[in-house]
Amino acid sequence: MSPPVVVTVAGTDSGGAAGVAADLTTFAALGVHGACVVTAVTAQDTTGVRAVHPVPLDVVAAQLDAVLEDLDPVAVKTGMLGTPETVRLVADRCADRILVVDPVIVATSGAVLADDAVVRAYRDHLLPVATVATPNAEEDDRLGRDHGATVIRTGTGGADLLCVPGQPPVRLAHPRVDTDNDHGTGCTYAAALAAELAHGLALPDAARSAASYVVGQLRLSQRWTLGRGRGPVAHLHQPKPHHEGDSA
Ligand SMILES: Nc1ncnc2c1ncn2[C@@H]1O[C@H](COP(=O)(O)OP(=O)(O)OP(=O)(O)O)[C@@H](O)[C@H]1O
Ligand SMILES: Cc1ncc(COP(=O)(O)O)c(N)n1
Repeated sequence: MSPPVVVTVAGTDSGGAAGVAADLTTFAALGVHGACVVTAVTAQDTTGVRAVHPVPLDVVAAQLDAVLEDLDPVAVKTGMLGTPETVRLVADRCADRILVVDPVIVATSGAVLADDAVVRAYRDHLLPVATVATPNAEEDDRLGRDHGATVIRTGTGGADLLCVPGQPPVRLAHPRVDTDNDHGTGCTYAAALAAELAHGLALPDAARSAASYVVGQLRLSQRWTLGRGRGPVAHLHQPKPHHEGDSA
């Protein structure tokens, strides 16, 4: 039987921690076929973002149309969108699918990846058609709640908060991993959530499973020493036996 298809609409991270790299590896690990629409190229490593090059809108639209028309993905996950026009494009094309919006505004390193116009476009166009959005606390506060979307407010203290409009918030607790290697956790979480929703899980179950996936990957990379800054969350799985011992 064919796997469900999930498409990520996101930027690249040359350091391999966040963005498209995180999304595609997470999709593969969780048994969905991943397609990718690249919205921006970033020159980025564990210490920060050196340059951002937005992909022209017509090229983003061409990628998205190709995937939607041919592969008919059941779910769409958005990461860094970069421009208000790209945010509107996704809202116009993807409103009728499972739509997981990770509103990437500020990177773990502190780099600003969305200006005020992008934040407004999220609020006015994309969040109102999202199945669920996954802002961290700072992003949630920037966006407010007038958009009416279901929100999972992610936290790094071992719990996330599921907020369905009109219902009391539900605390989703999970273990906390003590590590500095957390670059890419937001992307990985939202990608895992999209994969589990594509498999048909209900939102609270998909959220628990996504958090458990992130915790497992954080444990794997907990003591890695890659790069000079905030290292990547693991995107590999148990190393194959003949590669064991490659690194300390
Ligand atoms: N140290 C940690 N231990 C356990 N879970 C963590 C840790 N850090 C983050 N998480 C979990 O990872 C998921 C993603 O949250 P995080 O706050 O890192 O994303 P984010 O800041 O929104 O990232 P982005 O900027 O990409 O949106 C959440 O489920 C959160 O609880
Ligand atoms: C291309 C791209 N997309 C998303 C993020 C946010 O991820 P994080 O908050 O882990 O830095 C990033 N740094 N780069």
